[in-house]
Amino acid sequence: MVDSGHRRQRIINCVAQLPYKIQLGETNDEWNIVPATGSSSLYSSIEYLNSEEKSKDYEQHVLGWTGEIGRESIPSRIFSSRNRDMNEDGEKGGADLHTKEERERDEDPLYLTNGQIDGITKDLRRHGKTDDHYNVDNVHPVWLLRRDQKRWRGFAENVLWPTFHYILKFSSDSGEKENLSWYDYVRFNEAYAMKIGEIYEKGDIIWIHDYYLLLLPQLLRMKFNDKDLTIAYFHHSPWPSNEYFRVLPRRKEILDGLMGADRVCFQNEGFARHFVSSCKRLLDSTSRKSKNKLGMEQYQISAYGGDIVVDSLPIGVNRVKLLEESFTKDIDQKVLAIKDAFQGKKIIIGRDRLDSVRGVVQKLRAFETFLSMYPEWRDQVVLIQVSVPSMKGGTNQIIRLEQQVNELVTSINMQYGSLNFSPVHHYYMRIPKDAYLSLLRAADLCVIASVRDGTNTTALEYVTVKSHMSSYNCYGNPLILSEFSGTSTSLKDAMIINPWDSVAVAKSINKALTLPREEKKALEDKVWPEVPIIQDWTDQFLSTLNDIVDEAHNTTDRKMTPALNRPALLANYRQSKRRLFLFDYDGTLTPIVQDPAAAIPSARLISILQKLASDPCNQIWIISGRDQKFLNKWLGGRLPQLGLSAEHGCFYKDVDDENWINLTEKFDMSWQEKVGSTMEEFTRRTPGSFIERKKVALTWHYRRADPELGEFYASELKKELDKICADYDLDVMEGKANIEVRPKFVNKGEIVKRLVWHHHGRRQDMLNTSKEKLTIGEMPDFTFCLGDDFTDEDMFNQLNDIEAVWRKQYSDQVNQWGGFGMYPCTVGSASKKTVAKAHLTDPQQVLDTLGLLVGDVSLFQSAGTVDLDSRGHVKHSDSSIRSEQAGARYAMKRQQSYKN
Ligand SMILES: O=P(O)(O)OC[C@H]1O[C@H](O[C@H]2O[C@H](CO)[C@@H](O)[C@H](O)[C@H]2O)[C@H](O)[C@@H](O)[C@@H]1O
Ligand SMILES: [Mg+2]
Repeated sequence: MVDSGHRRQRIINCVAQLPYKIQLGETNDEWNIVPATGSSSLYSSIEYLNSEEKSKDYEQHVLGWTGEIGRESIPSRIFSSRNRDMNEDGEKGGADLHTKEERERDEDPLYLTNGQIDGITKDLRRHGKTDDHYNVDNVHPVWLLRRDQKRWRGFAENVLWPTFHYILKFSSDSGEKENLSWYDYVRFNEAYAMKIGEIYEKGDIIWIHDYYLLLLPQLLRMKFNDKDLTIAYFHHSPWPSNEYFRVLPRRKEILDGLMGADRVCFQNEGFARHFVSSCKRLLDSTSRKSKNKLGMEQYQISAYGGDIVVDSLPIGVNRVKLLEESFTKDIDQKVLAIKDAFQGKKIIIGRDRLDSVRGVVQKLRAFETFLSMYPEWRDQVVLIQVSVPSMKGGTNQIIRLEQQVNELVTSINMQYGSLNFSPVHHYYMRIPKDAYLSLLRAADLCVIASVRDGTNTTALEYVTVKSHMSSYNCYGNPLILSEFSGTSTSLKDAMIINPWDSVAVAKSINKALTLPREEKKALEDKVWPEVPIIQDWTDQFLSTLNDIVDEAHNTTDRKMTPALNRPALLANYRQSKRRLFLFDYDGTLTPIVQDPAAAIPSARLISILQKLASDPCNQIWIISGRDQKFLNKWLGGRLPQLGLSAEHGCFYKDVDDENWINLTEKFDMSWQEKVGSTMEEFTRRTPGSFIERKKVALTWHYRRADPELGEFYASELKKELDKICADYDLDVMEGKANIEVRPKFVNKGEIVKRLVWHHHGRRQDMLNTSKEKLTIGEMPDFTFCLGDDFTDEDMFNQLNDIEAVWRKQYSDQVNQWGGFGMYPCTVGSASKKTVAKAHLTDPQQVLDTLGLLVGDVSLFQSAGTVDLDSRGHVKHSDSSIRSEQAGARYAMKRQQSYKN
């Protein structure tokens, strides 16, 4: 199967749930594995990558949650391996369970031993090769064995899914439940990151699917310091307009999570556009539109100083397999039986999940209107509607919907039916695949009236089946498709309707049923080639991903800075005794704003700094480009425990001291006049720009000017200033929408050098340039340095240099994390140019991270790559150990009761 000498590209395909369901026996030593339902397109793509043809080039690993694990003794309609159902699109592992079964499963503590887990894993891999399963090798299950297994779906299904489908939900309990489900969501993503860590090899492509895993890209960047790591995310659901997306309480964390990807891809261009506008509004990113090598539109968005590609590629169906399965002798019989049952009548079909967005109510209303507007059709047409029970069954909303559907069906049948005939045949159940395929074939018309969906697989499958010549006059029968279905952008030549306009839908039904044969054929000829094919989708996705990565490799010397590993930081922090914090201010502790005077510290920042400073082991320094006045007013005046350095290292004020020391006292300041007048000249030319005059440094700001004009004059001014400054020993620095001038011999790096090479906790005397005699045990054992700008690179450089020296001098004294507790960390994206060793995306993440150190924020509030055990507890934590002990006791009891 594999070419010798040819290295296959490894792909780790991450799905929310493996294509299997696990049923445990009475003791946990037996189990049964059956195929999962739903996500048929995605699983077909995975199966394709596993095919002999593709596995010449790719080595695929499929990684996913096991889904809820049931028990065989619990009778269940859906757990029959022989009746492999074909679910409607998008349903994730649809758990159509009775309340009692659900209760029993929720209460099951699912204690599995390592041996049992290994056994099931082996069987999962073996099952991928049997006939009635998707053919997948290399399966890597993510185990999350806890009571109430539905918890792992909570946030994705109850918070994200409604928002992605334009449903506004208000939390019933001041958001507490939502917070808990968010922690589970973070853990779910963490569990994937950990599992990937076990199998990852350098150069792997990681392909992540759908909204259960929105945090995973960023977590992986945090975990792997690998510039060759490629991360692609495909979003299978709709992405709503920013007006809807921004109601999500965790909107920023979600976008941050996706910013770890190289590419984010959607089902259609509209969803991609919505995503880009969410990033613009919430992350302040910019975007550029271009075309990829296949001529398809894509966006390049820059957020936090790094780039990702956003594009769209509608998913498809496995045409060959579908036609093979649909045109068998057995199905011929079934089609005949349906035709016989409704002799002389036109058959309209529909198959939708019964939830609020699939439009079953809208369809029934339109059908009622149709029968009322066109009396000639009464008794001549039947609607066979299969409504698949939703996973959200039992909620008030679904119960109301069920009632509404029942009432409509009864009302239509009462008005237009007779003793012998009901115009609506409603089946509220999951039907087997052969029954579904027979319906597709027998239908004269299919109506899809969803009010919102990503891709509608039924629509694609219907058109595919109708494209096939066969008996029973079913070739090319039309499809009525809602304009609110994501699929309407692919199947442009279907009969597109607005499901809310029942009169118009009724007219379309009439038109569809009376279309002459030639017109039907003409329609079919147009719409059939519009159905995307899963093999092409998979190939195109991977080839365009390659182009994106190649371009990134060629155009820049691509270096991805890993996201800061917060759990490791926290552990190191807790173990250290002499901690030094070196913080830049603007863009690091506080977000960049239009007016420098408005960038004042938030109450949260002050409170966190206060808590940090109250620990006697901690020394905190703010090392900023700001002047003394500003720093005194907003920081020093409130927190005298802070050490301050102003104007990029020109001045400093020690911890618990009021006096500022001027390190530039002896420096000739005559340059200020020349530099000032040049800046004034440019201020006149650039409306909106202004000069910030500090004691030593001068800053020309252009953030409020027209962006293009500002950038143009900034580069002109830089050239002018470079000439002037050649006569003095000055630095001309390009900052964030500013140009700054200050003496060269002072910089933030010099301050950092003095602070680290110093007896921790003693008074500073930076005017004294002689080197202190120190041992490593007197200097900081934890140094956390944060900055967002070019000038902060001086600090990171110094720390890197010091660390290199220490590695030589004190090679035997590295800590358990393999270093000296130095954390130079930039604030910006992973692809930003920096010498820092890690990154945090923005000031909010900075505060979350500092909050973590002072105990204000839990690790699961903002994910951080934590190692979890198979039950979702933090590895080696008290709860993990307790749970292990309880598991052993439980296994013993269960075995004993089984023997008795
Ligand atoms: O070293 P820092 O603490 O990061 O200070 C750098 C400069 O920050 C300020 O300007 C920048 O932030 C402003 C407020 O967000 C923004 O309006 C401006 O465009 C940025 O350039 C400050 O005004 C400068 O003096 C600092 O040197
Ligand atoms: Mg800054």
